[in-house]
Amino acid sequence: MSGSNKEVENPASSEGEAKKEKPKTQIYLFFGSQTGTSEGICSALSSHFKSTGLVPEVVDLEDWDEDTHEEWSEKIRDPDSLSLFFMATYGEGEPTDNAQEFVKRLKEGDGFEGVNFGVFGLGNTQYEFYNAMGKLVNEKLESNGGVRVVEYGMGDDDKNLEEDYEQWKEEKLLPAVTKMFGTTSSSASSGKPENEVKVAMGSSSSTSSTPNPSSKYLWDAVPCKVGKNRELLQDTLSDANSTRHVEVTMPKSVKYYTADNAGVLAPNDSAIVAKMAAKVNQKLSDSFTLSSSSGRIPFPSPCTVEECFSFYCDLTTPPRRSELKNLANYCQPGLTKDTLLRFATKEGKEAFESKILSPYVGWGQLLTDLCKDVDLSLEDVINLLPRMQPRYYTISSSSKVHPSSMHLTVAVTKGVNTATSKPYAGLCSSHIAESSKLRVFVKDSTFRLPDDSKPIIMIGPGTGFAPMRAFLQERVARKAKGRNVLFFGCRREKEDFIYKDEIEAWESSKNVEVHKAFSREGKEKVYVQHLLSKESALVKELLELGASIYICGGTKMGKDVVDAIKKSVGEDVVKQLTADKRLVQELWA
Ligand SMILES: Cc1cc2nc3c(=O)[nH]c(=O)nc-3n(C[C@H](O)[C@H](O)[C@H](O)COP(=O)(O)O)c2cc1C
Repeated sequence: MSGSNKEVENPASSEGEAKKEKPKTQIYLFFGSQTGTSEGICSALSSHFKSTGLVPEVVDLEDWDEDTHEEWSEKIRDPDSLSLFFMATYGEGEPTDNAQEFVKRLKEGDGFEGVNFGVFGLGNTQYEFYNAMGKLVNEKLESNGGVRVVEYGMGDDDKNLEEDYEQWKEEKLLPAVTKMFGTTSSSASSGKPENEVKVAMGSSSSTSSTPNPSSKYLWDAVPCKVGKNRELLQDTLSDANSTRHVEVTMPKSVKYYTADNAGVLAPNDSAIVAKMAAKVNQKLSDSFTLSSSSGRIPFPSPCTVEECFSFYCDLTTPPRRSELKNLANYCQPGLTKDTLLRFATKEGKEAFESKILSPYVGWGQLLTDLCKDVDLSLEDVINLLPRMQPRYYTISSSSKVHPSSMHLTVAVTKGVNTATSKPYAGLCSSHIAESSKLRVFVKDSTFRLPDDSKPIIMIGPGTGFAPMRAFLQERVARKAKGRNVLFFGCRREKEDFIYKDEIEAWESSKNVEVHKAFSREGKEKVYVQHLLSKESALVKELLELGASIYICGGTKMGKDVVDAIKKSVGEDVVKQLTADKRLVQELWA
């Protein structure tokens, strides 16, 4: 396995000729990313370094595994190179999927002696294990003999991660890079960068390209038909809320485990897709083929311009400031270029927030409205735009009971943009609510049922009930002997008690014991954590019988629930339960 997502190829050691042609990598940019933020940071940073004459290489940590460990270790121990790690944290302080193997090798310890490194952690203070991965990688690289060349930095996605990153970049990273590599020339900064991914119009099928690991899901997502689709809220009028129960029929090739996650790709709005095609002077039906010097391509091809702008490029999310700087490299000198460059500076931050971020101006609108005068080819745009990110939903059905369909429980996001006073709807949740076809793929989850004899305690208020519904279906079908205890919560019994009929049927057939918290029915607000405190003796009793605890819902609820359990059974027990994977959480901020 060649093992790298190269932007610049390394010299082939046996070929003297190649050595002369290919510049040696000076800065490795490794990313551990789940939803693309650290990957986006690396690619913008790579463009920046290139523009100053340095030779960077962006590497997906997916490429660092048992087979490639030695190869990477040798590369990054080159004393003339610097390795930067951009690490996001997930789950209970765990690495992203693509960084699992790398973190395993790092914990084992060998192969990092003398590595010049810097780490930036990406996290969110709403989670208990804030930036655990960034901190771990930073500490382990040092304790394994690495040399910290750039001070550790981290960003908080609950506040302003981009600002944290920009500050770290300006104050810590760039001075350290200048110190290590000397003053770098900025001669290349005014020119258009060389595109890594190449586009050939037509449907040549002779390419031998393989997927970029970080966007492999774009190959995995398959079109599925939607069967039943019904409203779960009894009262949808009060504040225009809606929660849908959607049944997705899968082709035979798609399998899932009970309570896995479904990744859903929602297409961009067709009007903006058409505008983008016109912007790059292509017809929607034109097809093209991708290639790149590394052999890795960012999305399936051959494909049509329509597919590319509908499913593979994110046209909806606003760009980051650092990405605007990159876009400016594609502009001729003039007002647009100056504006983009100004947005990317400290002084232009407020203007960027009021003109781009607050009104939620996505990439599509930016390129077709605000950058009308900027001449961009299809190839330029594919290299500039971030990939479409999937949204994940915990599957709310059992694969034993429903082997050929997966059920989704989806709260439809709606609101009014305070900057523009215009209503908005979440791209993916409204797509799921309204479509007869969805592009879906399956992703492993941390929720796994224990032995049928063991009790389970499920805490799932609101749509957090999704995996619990899957568990209940499965346990009932398996006639599991272990007790099923559910803590469910919502506002009011007659308003948003989702799956009320199913829960009550399981309750009356003695398949589940339910503790319900209706937060807005009494004088005092009652939440699931209050019920858990009240039922402390029951929780202890079930834990003694070997129960597993599952928590799903918002981060605030998760924290309060874990605190309530800590109060009942003590911190050490909770620590042990977590280590044994008998206390598992899937939370969203
Ligand atoms: C399901 C989920 C779990 C998360 N868990 C944590 C966590 O335990 N600790 C933390 O600091 N941040 C956590 N985060 C926040 C992400 O690390 C943060 O948003 C980061 O910017 C994502 O980077 P990426 O887009 O490159 O994956 C979590 C985010 C999600 C969606």
